[in-house]
Amino acid sequence: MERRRVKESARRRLREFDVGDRFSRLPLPKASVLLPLTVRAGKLHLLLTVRAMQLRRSPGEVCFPGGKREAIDKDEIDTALREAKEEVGLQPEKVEVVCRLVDALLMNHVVTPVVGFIEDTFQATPNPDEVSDVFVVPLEYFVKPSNYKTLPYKTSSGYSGWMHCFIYDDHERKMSFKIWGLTAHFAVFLALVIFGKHPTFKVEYDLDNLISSAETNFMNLYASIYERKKSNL
Ligand SMILES: CCCC(=O)SCCNC(=O)CCNC(=O)[C@H](O)C(C)(C)COP(=O)(O)OP(=O)(O)OC[C@H]1O[C@@H](n2cnc3c(N)ncnc32)[C@H](O)[C@@H]1OP(=O)(O)O
Ligand SMILES: [Mg+2]
Repeated sequence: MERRRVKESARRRLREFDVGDRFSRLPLPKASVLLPLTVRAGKLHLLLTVRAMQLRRSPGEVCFPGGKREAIDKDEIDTALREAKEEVGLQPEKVEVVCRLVDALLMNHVVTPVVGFIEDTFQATPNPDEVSDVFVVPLEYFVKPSNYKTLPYKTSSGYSGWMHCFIYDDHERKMSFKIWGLTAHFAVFLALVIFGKHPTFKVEYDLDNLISSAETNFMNLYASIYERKKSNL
């Protein structure tokens, strides 16, 4: 019963923030990630992966299941579900897709976060070519962390900013995970959407106008990169 209530309240909040295909036609290569929500001990948790060390990009980093769009994908949701199946053995029909949140930019790709509920009993089967580990984190950790810092960054095109960095100690498994950059950005936004409360650290949004400020941030970043690309042609 509690489980149903937790999911229903999250579902309602998420639907208010669904951007649908609003950003689908931006002329950049596409990638998608799945933000898989599951209820454990009455609380929402997010499932995350650790990238295999032999991958060319971001080896060993914490990431959501996801990847680049392929010609067979009909939309961003298809990409996220196909990649989640390839990487952690999640069957697409076992995911209740709820919404797409505001995109982000990474490595010249527009990355779409697709949010979906997965079964609470889901047992991942990581594909060792791409994923070395899978773990879950309580969603609340991304608004009330016990180990958090900000990290500065600068892209090769000269854009500079800062990013969130969480260290999550999984006491059961006696392991620590560093969750930062794009992955942390999506996890924080998801937690803000669902809990609707102020986090214990500074964020880049106007919390009274979360959706419009997230869209403005994205479009400003997109314009700064895309205008630069056009002027280099
Ligand atoms: C300014 C902020 C900077 C940051 O945020 S970095 C900080 C922390 N890191 C992060 O947050 C991770 C962010 N990255 C991502 O989420 C993902 O890279 C992103 C953008 C969704 C793209 O997804 P990827 O997983 O890189 O793409 P993908 O899954 O399509 O492919 C990954 C590589 O795997 C390869 N691959 C695919 N299927 C395979 C197979 N069956 N066997 C072996 N290799 C396979 C595929 O070719 C790709 O390799 P490559 O990258 O093209 O060299
Ligand atoms: Mg991937």
